[in-house]
Amino acid sequence: MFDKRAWIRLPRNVVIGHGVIEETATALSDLHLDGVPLIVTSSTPKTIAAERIAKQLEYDPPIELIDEAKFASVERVIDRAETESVDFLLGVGGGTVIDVAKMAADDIGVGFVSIPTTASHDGIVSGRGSIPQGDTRHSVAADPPLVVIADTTIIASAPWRFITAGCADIISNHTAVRDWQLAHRLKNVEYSEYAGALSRMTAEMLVGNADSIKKGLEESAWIVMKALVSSGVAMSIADSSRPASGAEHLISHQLDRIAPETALHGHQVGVASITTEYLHSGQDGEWRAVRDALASIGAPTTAEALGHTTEDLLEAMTTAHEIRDRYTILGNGVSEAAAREAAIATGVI
Ligand SMILES: NC(=O)C1=CN([C@@H]2O[C@H](COP(=O)(O)OP(=O)(O)OC[C@H]3O[C@@H](n4cnc5c(N)ncnc54)[C@H](OP(=O)(O)O)[C@@H]3O)[C@@H](O)[C@H]2O)C=CC1
Ligand SMILES: O=C(CO)COP(=O)(O)O
Ligand SMILES: [Zn+2]
Repeated sequence: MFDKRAWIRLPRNVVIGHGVIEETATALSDLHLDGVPLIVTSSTPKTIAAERIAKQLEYDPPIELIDEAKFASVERVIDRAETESVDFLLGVGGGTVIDVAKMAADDIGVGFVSIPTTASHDGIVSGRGSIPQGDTRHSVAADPPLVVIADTTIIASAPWRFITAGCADIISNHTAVRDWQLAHRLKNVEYSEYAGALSRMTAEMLVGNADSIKKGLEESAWIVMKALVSSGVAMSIADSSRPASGAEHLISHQLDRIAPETALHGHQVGVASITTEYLHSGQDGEWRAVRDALASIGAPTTAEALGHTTEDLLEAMTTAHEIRDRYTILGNGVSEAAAREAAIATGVI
């Protein structure tokens, strides 16, 4: 009997471009998002974007500042939204702000609008939230944004490292898909050809456009933002973060626990991806292509450039498999000797 089914949740409108933040009110009314929103943001995006958005709205919206990706932050946003009886939520900022606002909106059952102020991660469009808790890291399903408004003027003016982090998050899709295929073969994990192909194509197109990704060039923000949207769509098609998150993400999540706030998410997954590609395909495999792609856009390719010690990286590599029930090339754990060999052979340490 044929009993397959899929429920793909995607944003209704994606608005990307020069100065589009000034069209926020129009984008909201286009989707009949009326009433009072709660703006969830952090300190820098509040000044550069949230206050400009508030001025366009009919009512003076409440603003909630958050600084950490924690379930407690999600609870705080839910409480504020309920106290203020708001009608929908706007997440204005980096990945943490967007994840927290997305999860809170899903919990309350109101619409969510994603307004990224950096191009540093592919959670901008995805139907997932990523939150650490104790020794684990949850990838939580949450309704994706109804609208995404990405102003390339703001994104291009942010520190350059955010753009290279977004590129590295996309380049790491290469190993994420490899891990997903491995899990499909060895553990019968469901694999989507469409989501896998879209995710890989997104990474390849970004690398193909590396020459146009240059500091000070607004077009860089345009190229990277389109790739982040495409990667988020792949996650929505898969109804999982699998197309964009494999062993390299597990290692990055462990680094966040071992040495918090040392490096950006995208940079960590990029460096980890060099080592996991080596674990997949060995000395003659494609790890050089991953490293060179990262280097071509100016993303870090070594633990030192991330600010992590050799010990921390090796600890993350050898314990990353414990963080989540997600089968990858790390299997039930790589030995310290194997992790060291992969990191030395690839020049990561
Ligand atoms: N749900 C998903 O599918 C995905 C989720 N993620 C998650 O996203 C998070 C990483 O996001 P990331 O954006 O890298 O980092 P964060 O959101 O943790 O940090 C972003 C920082 O950027 C600053 N900032 C934001 N906009 C600007 C700007 N325009 N100019 C200057 N500074 C700015 C903020 O500063 P300030 O504090 O001053 O406001 C903030 O501290 C991780 O938790 C990761 O797991 C990543 C990928 C996918
Ligand atoms: O960062 C992500 C995709 O780039 C989301 O992945 P996680 O599910 O591992 O949090
Ligand atoms: Zn990521």
